[in-house]
Amino acid sequence: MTEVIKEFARIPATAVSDALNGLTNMEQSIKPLKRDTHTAGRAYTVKLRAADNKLVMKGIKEAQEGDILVIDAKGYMENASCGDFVIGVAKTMGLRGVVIDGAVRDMNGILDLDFPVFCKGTTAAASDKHGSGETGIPISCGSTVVRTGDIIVGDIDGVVVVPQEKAQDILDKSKEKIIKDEEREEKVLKSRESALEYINKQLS
Ligand SMILES: O=C([O-])CC(=O)C(=O)O
Repeated sequence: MTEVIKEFARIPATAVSDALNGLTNMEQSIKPLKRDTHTAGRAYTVKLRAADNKLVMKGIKEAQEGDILVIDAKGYMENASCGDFVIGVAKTMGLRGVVIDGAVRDMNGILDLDFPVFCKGTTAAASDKHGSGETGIPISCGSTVVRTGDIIVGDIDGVVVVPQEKAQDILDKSKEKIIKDEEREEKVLKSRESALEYINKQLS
């Protein structure tokens, strides 16, 4: 894991989103299965045809350790792109998360794995294993472009994509945003008077 990715793993998705002016958030319906999830990693992409998830295994194989697998399942919700076995394979191979524009199944088994999974929901039905799709190519996930090598930051608030060529710049801006927010809290939230002063200033 690069230093930049290590640092992103400590930064809230909201601060990263603010640094990107909210332009590269995935749709809010892509959410972590566990509330305390927070992950960051290099994206490795997979594009599936609806109800066919064979290529997920190819993506897991091709991804590097520490990558986050990002799956474009076109928002298809009737058949799962991953269940607890596939997610278990991703975890065993050393990935740092799976993001799916679609559904998972075996919810309890996935929760037991304690591994970062972001998706739109759950279904009971598995997918076929024909093998349509591609890996490592630019995809759309949650209405946002993701290229292999972009940085994914995800937590309870959702998933943000950091274009790879802007990584350092966005990291610096995210940190500045966190400091600004902390300074504002310290200044405004200390008393009723300071909160009122802030409100009045905003309203003037
Ligand atoms: O095998 C699949 O395609 C989905 C599944 O049930 C699992 O991963 O456990």
